[in-house]
Amino acid sequence: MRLLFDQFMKKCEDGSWIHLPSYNYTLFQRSQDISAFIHAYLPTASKLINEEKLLQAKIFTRNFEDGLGFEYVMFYNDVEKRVVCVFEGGPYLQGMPGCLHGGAIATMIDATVGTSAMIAEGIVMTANLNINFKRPVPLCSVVLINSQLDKIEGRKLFISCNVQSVDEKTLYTEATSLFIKLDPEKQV
Ligand SMILES: CCCCC/C=C\C/C=C\C/C=C\C/C=C\CCCC(=O)SCCNC(=O)CCNC(=O)[C@H](O)C(C)(C)COP(=O)(O)OP(=O)(O)OC[C@H]1O[C@@H](n2cnc3c(N)ncnc32)[C@H](O)[C@@H]1OP(=O)(O)O
Repeated sequence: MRLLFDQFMKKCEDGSWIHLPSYNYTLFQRSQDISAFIHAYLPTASKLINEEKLLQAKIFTRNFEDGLGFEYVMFYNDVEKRVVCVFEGGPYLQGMPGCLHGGAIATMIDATVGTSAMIAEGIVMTANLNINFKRPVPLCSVVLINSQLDKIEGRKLFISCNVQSVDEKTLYTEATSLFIKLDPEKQV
């Protein structure tokens, strides 16, 4: 993980790659911003959200103690419209014995392609995520999640993604996704 981090940080030196900040809570640091966002973009959902509990909201992937859950760092290349995530799934993410849970893989794919969509178009949500699990991901191994923004049609963003071993010799997972840029005029 450290070796790959250093390799990507070196790539950032000429500005071709950017080390993306890690969000531990939400895109918005202040609770009143979260509430304003929900009332503006998700008025239907906002009626069912317990604002009290909202104060405890954290990004799902940042809820485990170090090393036990989702350990990851993301880098972005604007020319290639790519987000690469270096990810190690810790022992609390086990599915089948010794393997990473499919839901944990899906989560990190969603986070990686979601970040790519957000960088491109700001406030988006996942409309569709199609995942083909080709090989089991060994628990506690480091993998590379490569996402590619393929096209934007109006509010629709089409982003593909794969999950590979660090030596890029094993293709673990392939995915396609559709993100929609939220329209505050529409009641979702
Ligand atoms: C400001 C950011 C700056 C940069 C930030 C950088 C880094 C950020 C870092 C950290 C941030 C943290 C996390 C980011 C990572 C991950 C993000 C997670 C994202 C999620 O995990 S989010 C949860 C799961 N997600 C949902 O909970 C959505 C539920 N859903 C809905 O809320 C609605 O469904 C919605 C809003 C999606 C669309 O609703 P809508 O009313 O706006 O749009 P509408 O339905 O009209 O569809 C418009 C056109 O898309 C087509 N279309 C729609 N759905 C389709 C489908 N499934 N298949 C094929 N086509 C589809 C239609 O057919 C039409 O196509 P056409 O225009 O051609 O007719």
